[in-house]
Amino acid sequence: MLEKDIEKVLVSEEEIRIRSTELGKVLTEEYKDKDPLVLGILRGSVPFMAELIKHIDAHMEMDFMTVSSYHGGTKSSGEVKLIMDVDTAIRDREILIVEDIIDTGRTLKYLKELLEHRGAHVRIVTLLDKPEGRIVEIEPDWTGFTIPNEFVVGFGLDYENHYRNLPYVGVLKEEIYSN
Ligand SMILES: O=P(O)(O)OC[C@H]1O[C@H](OP(=O)(O)OP(=O)(O)O)[C@H](O)[C@@H]1O
Ligand SMILES: Nc1nc2[nH]cnc2c(=O)[nH]1
Repeated sequence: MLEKDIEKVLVSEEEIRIRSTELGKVLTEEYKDKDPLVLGILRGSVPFMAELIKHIDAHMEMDFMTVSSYHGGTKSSGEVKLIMDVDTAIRDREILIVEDIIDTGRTLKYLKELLEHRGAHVRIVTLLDKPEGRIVEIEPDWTGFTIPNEFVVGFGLDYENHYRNLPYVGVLKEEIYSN
């Protein structure tokens, strides 16, 4: 039913599963003695977070923050809004931010600066990186897949708050935007 709206699959369910397992192994090594706070950025990071943490074999805590700048559409508003703050003490804490995508970079730059200002040590893992979309300077520490400059949906990523439940990452048909 959702599939008929998809022009092409960019990253399949299996590719995501395999890559998340690989990243989980790397992150296990990196964080095994650090008891990190693994911080998912709502709402888009939920499926990736769920997949990734199964493969991190180390003590960790988990928390979430909600920020928004796309307001459901395909263009960044340019302003990142903090909607729900983290609930855990973060001074001197190792934080691993888990994101679904870095595009303009505004969301992650905002978050990294905010958390570092509060005294945390912050690193970033993202499922997708779209380097051609970058407007501000920020790079992830670990990336699942580098993708071309197209608006994507699925595996957490939305168009008008829908399509997040697609099990893969794909490009929507043009007619969906123009309706
Ligand atoms: O690099 P940027 O251009 O800032 O884009 C990346 C952000 O855009 C999306 O969030 P959105 O504001 O759509 O909120 P959502 O997670 O609720 O979909 C995505 O989840 C990232 O957080
Ligand atoms: N759904 C979706 N959200 C984004 N936020 C930044 N880039 C994208 C994108 O390509 N798709």
